[in-house]
Amino acid sequence: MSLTAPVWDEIPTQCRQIPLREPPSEGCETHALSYHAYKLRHGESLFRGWNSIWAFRLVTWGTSNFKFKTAHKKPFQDPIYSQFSLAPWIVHLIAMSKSSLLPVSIAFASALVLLIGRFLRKRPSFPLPPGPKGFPIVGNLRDVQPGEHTGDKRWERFARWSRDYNSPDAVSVEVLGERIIILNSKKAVIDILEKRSGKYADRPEMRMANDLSGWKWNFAHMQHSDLWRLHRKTFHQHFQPRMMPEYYAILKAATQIMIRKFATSPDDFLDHVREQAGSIVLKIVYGYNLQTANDPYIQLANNAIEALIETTVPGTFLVDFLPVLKYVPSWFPGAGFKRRAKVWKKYSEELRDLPWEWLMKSMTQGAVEPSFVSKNLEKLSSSVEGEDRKAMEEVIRNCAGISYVAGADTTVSAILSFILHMIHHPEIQSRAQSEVESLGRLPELSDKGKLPFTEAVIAETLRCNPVTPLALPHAAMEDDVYEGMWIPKRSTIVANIWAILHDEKLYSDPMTFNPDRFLKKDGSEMFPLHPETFAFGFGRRRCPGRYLALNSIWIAVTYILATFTITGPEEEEIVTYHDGLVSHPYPFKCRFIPRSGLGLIPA
Ligand code: HEM
Repeated sequence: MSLTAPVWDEIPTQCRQIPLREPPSEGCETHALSYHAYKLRHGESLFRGWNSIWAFRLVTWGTSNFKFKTAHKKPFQDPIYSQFSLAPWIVHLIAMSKSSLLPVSIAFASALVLLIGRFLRKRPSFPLPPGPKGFPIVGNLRDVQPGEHTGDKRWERFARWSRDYNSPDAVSVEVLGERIIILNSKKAVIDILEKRSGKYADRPEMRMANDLSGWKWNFAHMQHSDLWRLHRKTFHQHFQPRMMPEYYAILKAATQIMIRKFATSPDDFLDHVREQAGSIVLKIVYGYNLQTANDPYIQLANNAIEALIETTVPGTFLVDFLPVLKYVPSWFPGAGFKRRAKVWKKYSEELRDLPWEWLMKSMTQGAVEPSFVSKNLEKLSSSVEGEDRKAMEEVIRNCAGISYVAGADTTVSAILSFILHMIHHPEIQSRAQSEVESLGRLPELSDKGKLPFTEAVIAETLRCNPVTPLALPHAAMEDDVYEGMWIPKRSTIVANIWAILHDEKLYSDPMTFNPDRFLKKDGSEMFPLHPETFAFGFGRRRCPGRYLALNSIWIAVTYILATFTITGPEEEEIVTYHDGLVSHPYPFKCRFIPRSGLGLIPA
């Protein structure tokens, strides 16, 4: 078919009625299609005129096909209708082959085909978990947007749906044909993610995080596979409970530095908490000692973490539901996500590569302290060579990079929440201070278990403000049925940790900060479940860094209590929390008034 401009006047009158609503009538196809192709090639917008009409026709054709198939149990074979529905669309694409809109056009066409496919999927007779009704095509896109846009946090909204739809265990929504199932009860997470963990150990594809923002190497995002298992095993060997005593000295040293900095520059306390968490992991993983006040490696984690927080909770980025959007050029209006992803990708690569390169260089100079990386490299005996060695080195490098970023922000959030609760509950602070003081010296990690009230304060902090309120999403590896509700294969499964830790059947008066709930008052009373049971996720993907995290938090909390009284600023501040993977409080002010110091702060 020629794509030169047909002269309008030369097109027979009956063919000028370009088939905006009907297929071209007999004899007019060439005129109609070539004229339209010509117009497109000369820059007519994809979303205007013909294209959108043919896009619409494509959808209606898909729907008719589906209806026909359902009614007659055989494929829809109206040659004229299907031929004329698809042919012009293909011509459009060819016509645009020299146009810069081609990728957009392909993305749009594939999106439509994908959507139709998703809507035509067969459904078994079980109902899906209930949930809010969505809009056509986009479904519940708006319902899963972060709270910053809608005024409430996602975990609170999701918990409310369980009440609204009278389904305490699970609710669900659909976004652009993708199913998200939210588990809101202890029963559901245990039954599904723990007892059936083999079926739910996968992750959703996380296109924004992995494909665009460069986090593919992060094993927390990997699909359930041998490669993931190898990463997890390598990681676990160095972060299991029996390894913890080896790190006690590192934890203590980093926390002492933080305490001294609280005394000398209290206004920068947020930075000091970040430095404590970052320096612990850098030392354990790479044997690296912080060099300067604003160490560049701490900055690496700060840069990289934003991407992880923003991209891993389902609902934040459309591309997670419509993968073809990956191909939209970054200059295209509305493609801001591509521009952000480009910056995040650079940060993710720097985080993984720069400390590693520093260590490799130091090793050649023979000046390294033992660390996760150096010990693992030593273990790779000289018999592992060539490609195998390269692959194993990559696993070690990935595990090191992820422990650094996973460990940095999470413990920071818990320590900051503790500080906030102490500001608001001075009587609880003073009870915990007396308990710590009763040791008569600075606490040691071997004192764990000897400070029941202080440990109850930590537990209540993790309960009231779970660090990762929606955990990391899992994915269903096969179709399943739970309590008469259908869970389709590849659904994203979100465990609402916040909802469980605020369930009044488990924790009475759940919105009140009350550490006493974790203290046994008499022999008959049962403890409520420790928040640790839920706060670190579930099943085969449960957080493997939790022992280190709990030790870091314990030492930071007990040292702070031993050394300072924390108070708020004179004018009361309302502090809000971020709605992302890690929910940390937004910056706030506080004052550290030195107490006995137990030798930590120089007189
Ligand atoms: C208070 C601190 C922390 C909290 C609340 C926390 C929470 C979580 C949660 C909820 C998950 C997802 C579990 C699931 O999918 O069900 C997770 C995964 C993970 N965490 Fe943590 N974490 C913390 C600290 C740490 C630390 C210090 C490290 C490393 C040193 C770490 C390393 C990891 C890794 C590697 C994964 C991925 C596991 C996998 O997918 O197999 N975390 N964490």
